[in-house]
Amino acid sequence: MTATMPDRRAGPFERLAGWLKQRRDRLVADPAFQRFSASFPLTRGTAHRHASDLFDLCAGFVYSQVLFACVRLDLFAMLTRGPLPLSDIAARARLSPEAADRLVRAAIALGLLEWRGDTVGLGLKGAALTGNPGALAMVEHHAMLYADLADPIALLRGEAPPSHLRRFWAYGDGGSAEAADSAADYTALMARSQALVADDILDAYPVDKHRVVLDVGGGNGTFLAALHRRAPAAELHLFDLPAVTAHAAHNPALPESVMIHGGRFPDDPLPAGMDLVTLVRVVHDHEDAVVCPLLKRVHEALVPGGSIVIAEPMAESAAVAPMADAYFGFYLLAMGQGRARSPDTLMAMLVEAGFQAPRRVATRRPLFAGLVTATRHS
Ligand SMILES: C[S@@+](CC[C@H](N)C(=O)[O-])C[C@H]1O[C@@H](n2cnc3c(N)ncnc32)[C@H](O)[C@@H]1O
Repeated sequence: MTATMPDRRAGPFERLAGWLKQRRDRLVADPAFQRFSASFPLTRGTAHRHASDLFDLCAGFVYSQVLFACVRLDLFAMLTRGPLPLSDIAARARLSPEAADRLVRAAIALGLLEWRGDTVGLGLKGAALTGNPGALAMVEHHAMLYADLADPIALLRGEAPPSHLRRFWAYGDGGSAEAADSAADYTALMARSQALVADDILDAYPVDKHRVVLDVGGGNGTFLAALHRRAPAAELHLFDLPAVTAHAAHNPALPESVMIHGGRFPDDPLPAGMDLVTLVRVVHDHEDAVVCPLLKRVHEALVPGGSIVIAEPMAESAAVAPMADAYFGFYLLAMGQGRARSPDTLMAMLVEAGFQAPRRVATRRPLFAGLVTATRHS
């Protein structure tokens, strides 16, 4: 089930489309055509949009660093109560007036801040971020990812030194000296960013019909706590690595009755007798060699008629492709394992593991989590 390049002969229509695309590519690369299309009234709009998209691709790293600087200097929190003069922002951020002016202008250009007369306030994007501590935590976390991506070729060739993300995820390998710290940091980050996904998943897949629920890779139990609010009578189980379950045991948002199981999938069996097993942002972190036996473990843990829910960003829809294929593709490369899969691939894996009636369920923001479910034969 690993990703391979298709090895088949193209039909006549595909050959024609391929030939046309070759012609198109040559035309688009021609500087004379570029000049013409940028001034001809019927093509001008499209040409400018493409040029601007291309510039955004070149400048993306700079934009990310502007955002990172705003978050690290607490600019959004600073402006939550109202706009401030530039001089106040400079003093509070401990920047020279010139540096504050440069940062603020960059953030305004990116829609993060805006001028309010001669003061500076939150822009639409900045305002949205202030209500989203998970997204702010992810922005800070990305400092590691950017450092790891400094030489993407070495990373692709497997020649890069051990990555920051790999060390952050050190507890996944078990036993290292860094393991306890990395488990605490990683689990806290996941808990904060869980706010981005829990309600979307629970609105898409009603859980109130389920009575015994297991969340595999459940971290500190933030998702289970949200599920408990929707299905207060359900018996709850959480399974994660022992370094992580320690954090779930102290999560005040979880009911005391929650049963916590420390173990490592796919080697360790999951607790049995479940009528729902959820895997939230778990499967994409692992290779098929882990996921296939894990799904079999989930199948064993379910009672007949029980359901599995896989929720995570999924590959292959055009709207989500930049997130799944570009962002997660490289994030997981830096982390050292895993890949975003399409709903079709996940459903095929579920069938292979013995599940029936696999189906996709639409979620509010597939960018953060798509959803696939299936049942054990009743
Ligand atoms: C990306 S986090 C997601 C956590 C949580 N489900 C959420 O969405 O916030 C992946 C979780 O899977 C757990 N995990 C990874 N590999 C595991 C393994 N082999 N056995 C058990 N848990 C594992 C990690 O400890 C972590 O809590």
